[in-house]
Amino acid sequence: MATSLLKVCVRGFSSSAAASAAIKNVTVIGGGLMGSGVAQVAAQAGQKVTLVDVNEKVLGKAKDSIAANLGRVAKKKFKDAPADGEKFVAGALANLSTNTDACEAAKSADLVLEAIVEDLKVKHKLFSSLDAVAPAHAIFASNTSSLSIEEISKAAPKRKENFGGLHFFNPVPVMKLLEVIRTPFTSDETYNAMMEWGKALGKVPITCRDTPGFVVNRLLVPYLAEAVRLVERGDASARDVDIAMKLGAGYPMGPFELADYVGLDTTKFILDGWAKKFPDQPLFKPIKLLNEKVAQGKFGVKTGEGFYNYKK
Ligand SMILES: CCCCCCCC(=O)CC(=O)SCCNC(=O)CCNC(=O)[C@H](O)C(C)(C)COP(=O)(O)OP(=O)(O)OC[C@H]1O[C@@H](n2cnc3c(N)ncnc32)[C@H](O)[C@@H]1OP(=O)(O)O
Ligand SMILES: NC(=O)C1=CN([C@@H]2O[C@H](COP(=O)(O)OP(=O)(O)OC[C@H]3O[C@@H](n4cnc5c(N)ncnc54)[C@H](O)[C@@H]3O)[C@@H](O)[C@H]2O)C=CC1
Repeated sequence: MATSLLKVCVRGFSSSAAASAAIKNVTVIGGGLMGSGVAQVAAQAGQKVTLVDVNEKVLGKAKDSIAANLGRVAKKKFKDAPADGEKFVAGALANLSTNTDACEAAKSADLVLEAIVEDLKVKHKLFSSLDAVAPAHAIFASNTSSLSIEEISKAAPKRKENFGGLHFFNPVPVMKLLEVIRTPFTSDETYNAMMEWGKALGKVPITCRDTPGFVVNRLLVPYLAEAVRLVERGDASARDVDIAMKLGAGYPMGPFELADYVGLDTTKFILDGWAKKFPDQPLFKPIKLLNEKVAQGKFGVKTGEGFYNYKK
């Protein structure tokens, strides 16, 4: 799958020049749940965005969902001026283009944000090919949920200083938080540019060291894992756990609804990675019920079934 993207990229650069302070051209790689959301908020903030995916069908789906979500935003933002709302949607869509060739798209980027599958090897392949072709000033960032930014950045040795983490939350158009992660090598200029970019998109950026799960997922993933174990033990049903956490703890979604929403495949990738890295941590041990769902292709909302059934 990744091979088409890794067509040999020609055109190199010689030094790791300083990161640009003003980010105007953004290449978002991965047109799934997260990449399409980030592309939307960047385009609606007036940036030129190229959304990349290896799969043409995914890009078509992403364009449709972005157009629908922009319509939702416009309806609220321009309640009393529908013509302005239409202009807003048209303007944002005009800022957006798509491509299946990441190298081509990265050539004019100030920022390349990666939101592909949560797999270090796949991310490495991508970044090593992009390192050779993106402009010297371009910042590279990963939206990883659980991997080390420094580990990912090793595939792009030419821009150690221009590499950081930009971790968005799902659904991107709604969730206000942006976790901004710097490695020991990320320059102040890159860090400041990432913080400013987040604010320009209407997000509230916070900073965290490059530690597993940063802030939110370090707390959320063990919570989810414990919820699944609770159901596996037969202590309560998934539905009752969800009701309990919504009505008893004030969460907008219960852990099973949330796991289906973010994707059981992504959740498994995270837990497997941490189980390997921290073999003595019981919280990250494999969970049979989750693994079974993933083995059956039940990834949650995106496949129509996970812990719940979404097929009409
Ligand atoms: C599990 C552990 C494993 C972690 C794995 C990795 C994950 C990560 O790395 C990091 C993550 O993202 S963790 C997940 C974070 N997200 C959450 O916790 C979402 C929780 N759910 C919610 O906030 C609401 O149910 C939600 C906002 C989703 C929906 O709210 P409601 O149920 O009230 O439904 P609506 O009334 O339809 O929506 C509320 C307002 O939001 C607007 N909206 C919803 N979806 C949208 C979308 N996709 N695009 C644009 N707008 C959207 C909707 O229009 C509505 O707006 P108002 O009319 O103004 O209220
Ligand atoms: N699902 C969630 O709620 C959140 C996920 N994340 C992180 O964001 C990243 C993406 O997650 P999702 O959007 O949920 O995944 P997804 O499965 O919805 O989308 C990933 C997309 O990447 C594409 N892709 C895979 N390899 C590629 C390559 N080499 N080049 C170009 N495109 C490629 C796939 O075709 C797919 O469309 C992961 O690192 C995940 O951990 C971060 C925050 C929340």
